[in-house]
Amino acid sequence: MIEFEEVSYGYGGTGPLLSDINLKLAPGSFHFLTGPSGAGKTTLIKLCYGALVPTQGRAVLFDQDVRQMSRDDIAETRRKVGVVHQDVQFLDHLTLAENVALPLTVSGRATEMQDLGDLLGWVGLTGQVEARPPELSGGERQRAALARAVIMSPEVILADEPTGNVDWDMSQRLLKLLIELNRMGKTVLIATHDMNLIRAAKAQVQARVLRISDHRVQLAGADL
Ligand SMILES: Nc1ncnc2c1ncn2[C@@H]1O[C@H](COP(=O)(O)OP(=O)(O)OP(=O)(O)O)[C@@H](O)[C@H]1O
Repeated sequence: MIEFEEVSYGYGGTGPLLSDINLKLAPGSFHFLTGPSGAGKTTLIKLCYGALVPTQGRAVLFDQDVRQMSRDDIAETRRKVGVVHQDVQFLDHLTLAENVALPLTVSGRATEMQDLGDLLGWVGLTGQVEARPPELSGGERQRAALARAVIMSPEVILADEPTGNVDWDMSQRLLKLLIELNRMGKTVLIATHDMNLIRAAKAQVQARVLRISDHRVQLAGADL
C-alpha cells in the first residue's frame, strides 16, 4: 500500500535528512514512528502521501511510483490518505461541523448530515457542532482534526503527534479512536515522542515501532 525502497530525502543545500529508507505499511497495519525532534518524522509522513518526492529511491503509493504520478494521481492518493497534521489548522469563520466537512465540500461531494453527526458523535463533539475553532480546547481540536482526516473514508491514517498538546486521559481517548479505526481495517501510522503512549497502545493492538535514528529508519525491538 505504501512502500519505500531505498528512499532518501534532503531539503536542498544540506545532506540527506533521511537516507536509504526501506519500509512497508501493509493494509491494516498499525505503526508508530518515533525519533528525536528534527529527526524527520513529519518529512517521512509527507513522503507517505506524495507531498514530497524522494530525492533518491522509490516511494510506491497504492502501487504507483510517486515519481510517475500525474497531478490527478497525487490528488487521488490524497483522498485515500487522511492526515492529522501536527499543527492543526481550522478556518475560524466556519463552525466545527463545517470545518470537519470541508474535505467533502472542496471535493464537491454532498455532506450527509447523518454521517457527519455520527462522525462528530464518534469523536465526542456532538455538543460543539456549532462552536467556532477558537472556542475549542486542545483535546477538542485534536478530535476534530481526526474527524476531518477520516471524513473521506481514507484507507490510511497518518497522525503527526496527534496527542502533542493534550493530557494523558485525552491522549488515551485519541489513541482509542485510532485503534478503533485500525480495527475497521484502516492502516494507521502515528508519529509520536511519547513512549508511554506507545506502551499503552502495545497492550491493545499489534503495533510496530519505527524509529528514525541517524537518518535511517529502524524497526525498534520489543523492549519499547
Ligand atoms: N520545508 C523545509 N525546508 C527546509 N528544512 C526543513 C523543511 N521542513 C523541515 N525541515 C527541517 O528538516 C528537519 C526535520 O524536520 P521534521 O519536521 O521532519 O522533523 P520531526 O522529526 O517531525 O521533528 P519534531 O519532532 O520536532 O516535529 C528539521 O531540521 C527541519 O528544520
